[in-house]
Amino acid sequence: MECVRSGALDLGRSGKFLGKSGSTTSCGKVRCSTNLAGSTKCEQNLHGKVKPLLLSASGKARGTSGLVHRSPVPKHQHHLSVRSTSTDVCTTFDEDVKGVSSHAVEEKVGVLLLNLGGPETLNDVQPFLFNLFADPDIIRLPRLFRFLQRPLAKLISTFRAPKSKEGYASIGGGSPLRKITDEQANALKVALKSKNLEADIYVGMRYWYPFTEEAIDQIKKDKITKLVVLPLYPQYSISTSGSSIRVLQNIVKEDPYFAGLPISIIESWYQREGYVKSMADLIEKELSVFTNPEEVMIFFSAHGVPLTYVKDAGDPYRDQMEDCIALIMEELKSRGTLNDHTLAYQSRVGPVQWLKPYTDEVLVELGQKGVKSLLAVPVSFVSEHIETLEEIDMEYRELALESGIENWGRVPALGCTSSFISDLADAVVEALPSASAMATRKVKDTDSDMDMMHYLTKMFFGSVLAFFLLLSPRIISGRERKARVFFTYVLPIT
Ligand SMILES: C=CC1=C(C)c2cc3[nH]c(cc4nc(cc5[nH]c(cc1n2)c(C)c5CCC(=O)O)C(CCC(=O)O)=C4C)c(C)c3C=C
Ligand SMILES: [Fe+2]
Repeated sequence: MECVRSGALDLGRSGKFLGKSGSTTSCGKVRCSTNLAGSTKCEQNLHGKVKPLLLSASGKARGTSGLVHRSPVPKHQHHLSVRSTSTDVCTTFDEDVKGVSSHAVEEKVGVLLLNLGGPETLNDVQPFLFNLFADPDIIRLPRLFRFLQRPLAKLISTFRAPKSKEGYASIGGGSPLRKITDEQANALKVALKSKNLEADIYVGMRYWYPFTEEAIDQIKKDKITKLVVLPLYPQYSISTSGSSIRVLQNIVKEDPYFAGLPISIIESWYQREGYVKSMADLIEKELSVFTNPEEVMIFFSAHGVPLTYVKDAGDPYRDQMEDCIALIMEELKSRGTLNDHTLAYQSRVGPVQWLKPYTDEVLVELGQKGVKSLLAVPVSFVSEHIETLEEIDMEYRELALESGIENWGRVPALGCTSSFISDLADAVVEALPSASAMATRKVKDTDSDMDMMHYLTKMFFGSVLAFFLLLSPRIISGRERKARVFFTYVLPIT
């Protein structure tokens, strides 16, 4: 795969903390085009049932029983609805399409792989954390407090950095994510070629190098005419795929080239047969290592999100996760593997409620109940990273053994498993025909989707809080004010 130096990129407007200066590498290429715009209509296929979702520009999702999904496409509206038997991709974009006309030029297909990114050295940890916490899809402040996003990110990243550094130090001093994602990009390019699709693959990370903005810049320089966007998260969450897609939407809004470029976004792909079978293969293989495989508890551990994402913002993540586990277990059952299984959520940050049950608590309970053999299966991410290598392999393993579990195993992340990469390539090929220009549209703010009472309540309490914290110097001294901000926002996250 070609890797392109892209040091000239202006990331200043994105407000990211670059941490280090100089050029970086972004990789990949293909040919295609589409339009990415303000809102996304999406259907979620749960156990064969189609559950409609409406995703706003911010990635917010709501159940939409009244939503007509395949209504006729109005003038100036491009309804992207790529559905294979196993992939949900439905994206609607409005407004005039300016600029690019793909049939006038030779088609050049691009595939943009979106991922989170991770610090490559211990010095990168704090600026990486700053970028993460500065993301309004990670720390969701009420509109009134958005001006605090960056100061809070600075504060939280500074407090969190020592703990994170310890974790990264224990896995060799940095995240393996970039290397693995580049390998996946290479493997995908080869797999696509074997399916007769010449494509350039680009890697765009949300919080570290190569940033999504760099990949986007390269796509434009390479004059890609059709683009497939593939987040490397099997399940959709506002905090992961949603956040990265929002970055794209913001770019598309401002850039006529991208506004006219046909784009197809594969929002989630956990339900693809190839993915489900690849996961089942890995599980079967690791089960066979145990002396009595049939007695092993299959323990799916997914990265958590704060409960409010699912309850208030309509994040489909938990539903998709549960559906994903059911599909993998069905596949195993069809092969005669009838083990017990359970799902829990890991990696919570701070004392706010996250999706339950929590991995650490369930491990202790299982030990107390007399479970002796356990196979941990990381399920929300397809690369090894700090939460598999440190949290599962070290912390949870130790906790499980202390709790009475005697035989421990862990399924590796999919990485470059050939059946999995081949399935991703199929997903790209299937998505291509639906790529369409994603013209600009007024992007709805997250808050505008909120019902009026919720919004007014937030405004009221936000104003009261703002008064006490910021506008009342005589009531609260400067030091106390800082302390209150700290206890309200920072402590829960560190
Ligand atoms: C599906 C995967 C992930 C979800 C959902 C997710 C949500 C989420 N994460 C944080 C906070 C942190 N995440 C960190 C690193 C990190 N997170 C994921 C995946 C998901 N996060 C990955 C792949 C990584 C990178 C790992 C690497 O190897 O570099 C970190 C930094 C590490 C640490 O200090 O623990 C933080 C912090 C929140 C708050 C959140 C949902 C709102
Ligand atoms: Fe995370």
